[in-house]
Amino acid sequence: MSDERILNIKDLDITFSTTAGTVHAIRGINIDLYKGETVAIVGESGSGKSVTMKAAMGILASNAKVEKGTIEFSYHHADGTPETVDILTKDKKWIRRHINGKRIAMVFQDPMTSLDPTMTIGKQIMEGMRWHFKTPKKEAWDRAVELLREVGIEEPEKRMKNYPHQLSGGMRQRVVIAIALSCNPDLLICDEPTTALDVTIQAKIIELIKKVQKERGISVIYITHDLGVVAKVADFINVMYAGKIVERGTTNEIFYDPRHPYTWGLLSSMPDLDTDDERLYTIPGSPPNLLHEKPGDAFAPRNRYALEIDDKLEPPMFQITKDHFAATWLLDPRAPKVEMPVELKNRIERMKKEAEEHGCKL
Ligand SMILES: Nc1ncnc2c1ncn2[C@@H]1O[C@H](COP(=O)(O)OP(=O)(O)OP(=O)(O)O)[C@@H](O)[C@H]1O
Repeated sequence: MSDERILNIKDLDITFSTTAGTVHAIRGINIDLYKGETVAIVGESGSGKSVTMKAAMGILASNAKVEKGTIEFSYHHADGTPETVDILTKDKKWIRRHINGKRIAMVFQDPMTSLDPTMTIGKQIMEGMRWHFKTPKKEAWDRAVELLREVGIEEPEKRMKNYPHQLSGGMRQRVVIAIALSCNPDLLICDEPTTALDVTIQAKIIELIKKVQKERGISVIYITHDLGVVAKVADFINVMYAGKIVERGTTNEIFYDPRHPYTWGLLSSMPDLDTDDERLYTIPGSPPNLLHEKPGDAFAPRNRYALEIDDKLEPPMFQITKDHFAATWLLDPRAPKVEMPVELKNRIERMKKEAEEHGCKL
């Protein structure tokens, strides 16, 4: 992988002021992303995945306050000069002109909400090129047709004149990807890009993102609650819980050697061929209310392996390998030795065996 860092989120802390009080949504996040890399942010609903990415795109809600931290984004000007900016110091107008849609593009969960139902597909793909680069109409049209072809849409010339409702869900998501790619971004942020689609289409969209990423050498961030979605595409996984990254590592480390009980829960609740949906594990309880901060580890009340100290003190990030870290007191040398649940251990053994048989990493 390249040594050119394009995104560096450091010590990010965000609160929201609400009528009920202050919601401490993001609590000290650190994320690095290098050119060409794919990083996933995984966690349950409310863990802070979207807020983190919205901060990176300068589109936080107006009641948000960045308490601490920097989000450095590095890119090159058209003449090749390198530039690094802290997104958090720029205003919305500047970000819209220089970053959003141009250097960082986003693919959202539901294509129906990100597409304009009253505008043809063609016009929507051309819009960014026209606005950011003043591309002449004919040239933008030709590039839009090319983009539709690149994302696997047949008869692209004809489709240019279609409206979103004339396409299937999978096709619409391909169009959204074409729009995202239209200004040649350096970074693509995919927020649950396949949740609204059925399983076979999901796999195709993920394959498509992987293909364009490889061809164009761009970096991708996936935000998802489903570890399964990113197993085959992510280089690194960040597991988030209650506004913090509680485990991070290479995809192999997270899948084959998970250390945080929350990651154990996420992996156990992933459907696979040997479990039927009705018997699928779910993590007991629900995420904490971020309005009321409690001392200790936020996951403790749901953690059957919680230690006494978990109620008092937040665990630090313990380092396991060069890339692998987890914030659980179970990794403290003084902690009793606790193994992951035996069902999960068996499952990991099965995954490893299957991967070996297919000669792939997962
Ligand atoms: N504008 C806002 N005002 C108050 N609280 C907010 C606001 N936006 C987000 N939050 C809170 O911040 C926390 C993190 O939300 P976020 O949307 O990032 O979670 P998520 O992990 O992306 O969840 P999902 O998978 O449901 O999108 C949640 O507790 C949410 O309620």
